[in-house]
Amino acid sequence: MTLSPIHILGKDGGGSLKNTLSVSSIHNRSLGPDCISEDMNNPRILITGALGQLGSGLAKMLRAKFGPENVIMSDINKAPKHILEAGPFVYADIMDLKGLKEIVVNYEVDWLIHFGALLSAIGEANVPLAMKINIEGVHNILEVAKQYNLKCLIPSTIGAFGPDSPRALTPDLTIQRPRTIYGVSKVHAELMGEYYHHKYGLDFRSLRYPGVISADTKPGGGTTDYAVEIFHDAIKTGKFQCFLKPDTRLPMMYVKDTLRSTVKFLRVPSDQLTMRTYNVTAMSFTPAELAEEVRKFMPNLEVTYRIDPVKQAIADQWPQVLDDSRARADWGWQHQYDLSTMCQAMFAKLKPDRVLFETNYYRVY
Ligand SMILES: NC(=O)c1ccc[n+]([C@@H]2O[C@H](COP(=O)([O-])OP(=O)(O)OC[C@H]3O[C@@H](n4cnc5c(N)ncnc54)[C@H](O)[C@@H]3O)[C@@H](O)[C@H]2O)c1
Ligand SMILES: C[C@@H](O)[C@H](N)C(=O)O
Repeated sequence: MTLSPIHILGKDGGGSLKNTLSVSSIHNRSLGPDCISEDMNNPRILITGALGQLGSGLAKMLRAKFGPENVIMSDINKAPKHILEAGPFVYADIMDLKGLKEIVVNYEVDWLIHFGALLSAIGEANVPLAMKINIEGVHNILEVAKQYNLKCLIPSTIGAFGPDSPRALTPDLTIQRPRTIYGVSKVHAELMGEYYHHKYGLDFRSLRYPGVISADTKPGGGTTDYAVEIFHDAIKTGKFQCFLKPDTRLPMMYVKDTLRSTVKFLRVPSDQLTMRTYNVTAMSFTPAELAEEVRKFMPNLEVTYRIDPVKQAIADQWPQVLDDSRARADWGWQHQYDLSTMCQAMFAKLKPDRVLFETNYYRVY
């Protein structure tokens, strides 16, 4: 049988040899010399919504483990050159069930990591679209995963809790009555995934992430975005206007921890999991506490507060501190970054001249 090449690079229409992956080469699941061999299942992995805040970092981590050609990034947006050059990238709209099936079949996908979503603030601004993407889209993902027997990860969020949930040390199993479309859609995803697990044996997994802080990729319209914006604004202008009140405490995580938790969770044998949806977290802080930490690197940072009522109302319904003890007990989750080391890591990436590494501590010039 002759197998036609799948052109990965679309931008210049060229599809150079470097960026062209033939189906036959995809079928050859050899790992590069630096890759750890996962003999049990050297999986081929599809990531939807991979151009968002979390996707490219996860692809990088998974490619280091399983080989670049075994991790297929996808999105509805055009990918920048460095993404196209790093490994397979394809167009995939999660609303297109047939298109998803084609990718899964053509690339022999084993794991489906579903990152395509609308986040909390942007979801409130466009409820019909959020329902489409976060609810109908999830139905497509679960159907494909069931039909092709894929391991399927759909992340959830602290936004899956609501005003009736305990806010201090929110446990995995508690009241969940969120009042945002984002939260409602995430509870729906958790329950649908667990239903498919119990009814059809689908290996569904979900992690409830807190707000994620990253330097490389910007957040996509969430309530916790302020904790990323502060670094960019501080470096660019020396000023930061925060859309949440100074004492709004929320659970947070540095992106490296988020990605590590995801990879670790995906690799846990199914029978070791006592639940299908776990809380994971690393730290909790308020805007005032974050500003104080950022000032250790930029002492003259000016912070003002101009409250966004929609985002503040969302934050006021979310957990302040998440209890992730079950993830720690069941599959050994441990975070590495706290508020201080997260700030060091952010400045080291965004403005290395602000941090001087000297035998284990950082200092401001
Ligand atoms: N970033 C966080 O702080 C955070 C926290 C908790 C949970 N999560 C969850 O993690 C997942 C990934 O989040 P993220 O921060 O990378 O999101 P993001 O908003 O940065 O990226 C989402 C991506 O989905 C894509 N997308 C939108 N519509 C699509 C469609 N129809 N088909 C395919 N792709 C589409 C977008 O182009 C975008 O690249 C989401 O499920 C999110 O709810 C994120
Ligand atoms: C918390 C999380 O789901 C996302 N960062 C949001 O604020 O919407």
